[in-house]
Amino acid sequence: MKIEPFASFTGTPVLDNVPSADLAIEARGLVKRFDGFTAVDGVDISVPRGAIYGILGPNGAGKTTTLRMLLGIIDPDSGYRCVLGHERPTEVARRIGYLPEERGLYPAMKAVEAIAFLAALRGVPLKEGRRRGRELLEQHGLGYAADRQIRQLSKGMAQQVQLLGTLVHEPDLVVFDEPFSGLDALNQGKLERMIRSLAERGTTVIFSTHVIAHAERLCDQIAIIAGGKVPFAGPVDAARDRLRPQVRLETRAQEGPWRAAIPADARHEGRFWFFTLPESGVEPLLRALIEGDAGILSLSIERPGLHDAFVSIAGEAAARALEESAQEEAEKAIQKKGRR
Ligand SMILES: Nc1ncnc2c1ncn2[C@@H]1O[C@H](COP(=O)(O)OP(=O)(O)OP(=O)(O)O)[C@@H](O)[C@H]1O
Repeated sequence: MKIEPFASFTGTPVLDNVPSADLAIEARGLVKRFDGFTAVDGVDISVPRGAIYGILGPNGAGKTTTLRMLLGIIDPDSGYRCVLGHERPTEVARRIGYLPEERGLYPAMKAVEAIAFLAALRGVPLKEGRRRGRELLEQHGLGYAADRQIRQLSKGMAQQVQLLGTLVHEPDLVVFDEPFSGLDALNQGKLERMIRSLAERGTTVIFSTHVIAHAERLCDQIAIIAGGKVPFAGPVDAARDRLRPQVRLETRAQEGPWRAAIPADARHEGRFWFFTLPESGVEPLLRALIEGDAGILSLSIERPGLHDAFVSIAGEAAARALEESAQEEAEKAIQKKGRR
């Protein structure tokens, strides 16, 4: 099927050159409506094989709905998806590991049995699932809990067991829906390392999040999603490069020929000048300052972070909603701890 570029797609066209065979996921113009409400409104995503890919957006942006369409749990009303080379994702379910947003294992099951059960759902014989389950629990420092019932584990531990259950059949693609939510800082760090090591072994990882720091630290590529639309999809660096670096300059001289090198819209606050690095780059700026006798006391050039890029791409309202989502989750985590 020939896919025409989606009219509203404004993402970086970097991936246009990636052949489809090198993509673990290719989605074009995915649309999903619920009772007349458009939850996902023409989403385009290209996930290269072996990449760590983040879907970043606030609560209600359409992340879960997009992931469910990619997994074949629900079908799009329109659009095209191709997952691990198949247009019907359920045909490759055994090559996919999925951690849903709603966590839950049978409370009466032992940890090792829960993993073997999830493995069996993906075609691994129970005996082999138990063997791999014990091995995985050992590898992740949970060997001591293998024969404990899920109800005897802390929430964080149970979540880790479920996570291992998504990896036990050695999938080529893992799909994690908000994998960091509900984990404390220590376990979040462990999960980041696990995701990196999966990608190093060639597994493709796609996860949703509303925490910019996770996307910025981990992802090769991201899709920014807000109100069901994806205004940007591509490398994290390409998102950041949409904004020019910012200069902070401190000079000994107050006036002089060097002032011609400072853009007209520069801000002057206290001892510092703040301005956007001119298109011509750092070297001509430095030269003009030195030759113009500025007497440079300090100069720093800062590349914009993903937060600034998000604001510029998705708008301030979406950025505020993203912050509120992250804050809501942090508050929930504190309440949960308090109830224990
Ligand atoms: N089965 C459904 N029926 C009706 N509306 C739905 C259904 N699933 C999702 N929605 C709506 O679609 C929108 C997108 O939901 P979705 O769960 O995909 O967002 P999300 O980005 O994953 O947010 P969250 O982080 O809160 O889960 C929301 O307004 C949600 O209420």
